Amino acid sequence: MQKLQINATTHIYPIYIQAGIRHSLSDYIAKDYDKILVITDENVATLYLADIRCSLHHEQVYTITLPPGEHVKQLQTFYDIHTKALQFGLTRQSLIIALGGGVIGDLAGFVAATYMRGIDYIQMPTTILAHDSSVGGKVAINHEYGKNLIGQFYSPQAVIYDMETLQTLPLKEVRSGYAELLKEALIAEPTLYNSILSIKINNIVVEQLKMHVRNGIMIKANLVEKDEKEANERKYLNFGHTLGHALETTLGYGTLAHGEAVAIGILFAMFVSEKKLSAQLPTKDMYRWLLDNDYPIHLQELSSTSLVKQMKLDKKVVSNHVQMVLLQAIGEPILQKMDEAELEGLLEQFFKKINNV
Ligand SMILES: NC(=O)c1ccc[n+]([C@@H]2O[C@H](COP(=O)([O-])OP(=O)(O)OC[C@H]3O[C@@H](n4cnc5c(N)ncnc54)[C@H](O)[C@@H]3O)[C@@H](O)[C@H]2O)c1
Ligand SMILES: O=C(O)C(=O)C[C@@H](O)[C@H](O)[C@H](O)COP(=O)(O)O
Ligand SMILES: [Zn+2]
Repeated sequence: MQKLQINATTHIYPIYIQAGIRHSLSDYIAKDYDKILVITDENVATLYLADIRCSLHHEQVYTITLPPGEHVKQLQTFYDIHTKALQFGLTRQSLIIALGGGVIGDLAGFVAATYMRGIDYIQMPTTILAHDSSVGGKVAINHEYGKNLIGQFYSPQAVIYDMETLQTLPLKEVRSGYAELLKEALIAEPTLYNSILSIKINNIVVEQLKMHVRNGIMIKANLVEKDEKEANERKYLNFGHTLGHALETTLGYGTLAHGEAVAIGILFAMFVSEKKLSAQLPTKDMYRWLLDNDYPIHLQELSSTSLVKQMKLDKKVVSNHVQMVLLQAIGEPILQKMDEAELEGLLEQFFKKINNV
């Protein structure tokens, strides 16, 4: 069993990482709750909901199972969950368990943050990507104007990560999760970056996966503890997201997996870092690795003007200027205000370059 701890401003919470921990859940729920509501999606429910129900030694367990996919992270579903929670009779002494990937974690966490002005919740991540989303307390739903525009900082009571569940992930989701690991590696840890670049997504050894995920969580935990509300260093965790989020919204939620969009965003941020900061970065190697591992990096033609317009709804925008996270070197991120016309030009050059290499 690995146990990490996050010092949030409201409370300290544990992260338990253990294969098979889903079979002994009750041992890790610290308080006596009157009711428990498990929120999950259909794919995860088919695979793991029975295990969870079995290991929750509690008389009043309710479940809500949603269709899988980014499109459920929206206002109507949020409202419907509140309605069901009221009908189940959840109180301020109740607990929500978010069982699933980042979509379920963000949505169920935001319900917990707002139900009766806030009740306890536990994150039970089941994707690689959710090593990132389950830690740090960012909970949100999307607006048609942009990603995660309605949300809160609201920390869970615990993160319970059963890495055994990662074995059933489809390759697309392994890829998506590894994009966030690459992000963490690039902003903080060259050795993690090199280790990730040495693997093939379709052939990852379990011990390597564990090591990558644990390192990713530690990088995230460190930044979140320093700057929970994202006034300074936490912004570095948004590396690759300026373009990534704009692509997700422009193409329609769910067209690209979050990590797939972030992977393209990372490549763009590296390209801009080279152009603007004259940084010496392994952008070609990254590009090659993404291609070799079947990341969908060649997109239909998109208007740079519309993408920049979309980027202006990014939460890092200051005084109407898009702010990007760039790299001076691996492990040395900085924030950079961008001029709009320059950004458009860079996007055009970038798309030309990746489509012609
Ligand atoms: N809050 C944060 O800090 C934060 C950080 C990163 C990403 N996010 C958000 O997370 C979301 C993406 O999360 P995600 O990539 O986990 O997507 P997801 O929750 O949609 O899960 C991806 C897919 O994998 C399936 N799945 C989940 N666990 C499985 C398992 N063990 N075996 C088989 N299939 C499984 C799901 O049903 C779904 O189809 C985005 O909305 C993104 O904005 C939030
Ligand atoms: O935890 C953070 O901070 C992050 O930026 C992590 C990102 O991977 C994640 O996608 C996050 O939800 C993006 O945040 P947003 O504030 O730009 O919506
Ligand atoms: Zn992300």
